[in-house]
Amino acid sequence: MNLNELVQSAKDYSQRTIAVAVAEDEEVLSAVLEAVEHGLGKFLLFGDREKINQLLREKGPTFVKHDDIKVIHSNSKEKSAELAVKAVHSQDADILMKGNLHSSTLLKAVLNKDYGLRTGKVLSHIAVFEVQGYDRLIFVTDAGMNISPTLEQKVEIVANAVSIARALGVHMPKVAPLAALETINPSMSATVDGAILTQMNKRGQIKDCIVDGPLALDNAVSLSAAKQKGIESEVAGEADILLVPSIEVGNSLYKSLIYFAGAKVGAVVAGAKVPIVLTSRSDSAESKLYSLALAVCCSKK
Ligand SMILES: CCCC(=O)SCCNC(=O)CCNC(=O)[C@H](O)C(C)(C)COP(=O)(O)OP(=O)(O)OC[C@H]1O[C@@H](n2cnc3c(N)ncnc32)[C@H](O)[C@@H]1OP(=O)(O)O
Repeated sequence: MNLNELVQSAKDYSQRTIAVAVAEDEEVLSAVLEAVEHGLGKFLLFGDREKINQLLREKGPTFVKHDDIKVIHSNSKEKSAELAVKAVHSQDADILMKGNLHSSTLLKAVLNKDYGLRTGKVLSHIAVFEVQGYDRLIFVTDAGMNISPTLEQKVEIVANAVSIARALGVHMPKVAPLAALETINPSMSATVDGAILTQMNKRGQIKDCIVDGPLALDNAVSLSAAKQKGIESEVAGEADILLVPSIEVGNSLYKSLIYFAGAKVGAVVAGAKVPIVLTSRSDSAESKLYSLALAVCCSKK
């Protein structure tokens, strides 16, 4: 499957309602309108009503009074995030989407104890990339939420990524815990965690996937690099999921794939009551549309 096919398959799902926090943004609204045209869902747009309507008018007068679009005014980005999260909490919406605000502002509302979207699980960010020359979609986690995950959190981050990969038809995803090298160096915690996760997988403590690590990025995605280093592994050269040790590694990998490799991306946060579309504010309308399609395909209704 590629990301355009993902948009096509999202059309087969029943219509979802998507609550967008701080919708006053050109790229966000372009993605929303494309999603409406593809029949992917109905939208509750939270934010500055005047700015949203102005942007909608510029895109086409029919969108201002479109049946599938409702604008709800709020005076600040924080309030907009709160109202969008509350709309999901009260089941008026099935998916939450980040608009023109910092990820941390939205995520703090998501984690709010009274009206947030916690489930008791770790919430984590999963980005799905289509990279030219790589024979499969590649999932990178966590580039956007967990700053420096512990081993226990990594176990849950892997489980979230596996559930997304399986929803996209990858039934036994291959997981590479990334590090700077493929052997254990006790001074590098990413190598130690990678080895423990591998053993936990072998003992059935991490299910529905094959984990093998630590692996450096070259060995995870290139069979010839792995052969060159004499690495025998079911995952080497064929990784579906790249588990990164920190948000800095993940975020840099995410942005390198886009800016240096021209990759296409869709991204969500999983582990909450509903999928949360969480892309970078600088990401294109196209990647926001892919993220919406991903959220639709992963949401339950
Ligand atoms: C990749 C493309 C998109 C981007 O570029 S995103 C840009 C980079 N990302 C970011 O800036 C967000 C990075 N993360 C953060 O800022 C913070 O971790 C985040 C998510 C806002 C949470 O911060 P705080 O509210 O300060 O969290 P805290 O550690 O004090 O914990 C408060 C309560 O929330 C819980 N919590 C925090 N992270 C969680 C998680 N991942 N899953 C489940 N629960 C989580 C935490 O356990 C705590 O709970 P309790 O109050 O003790 O019950």
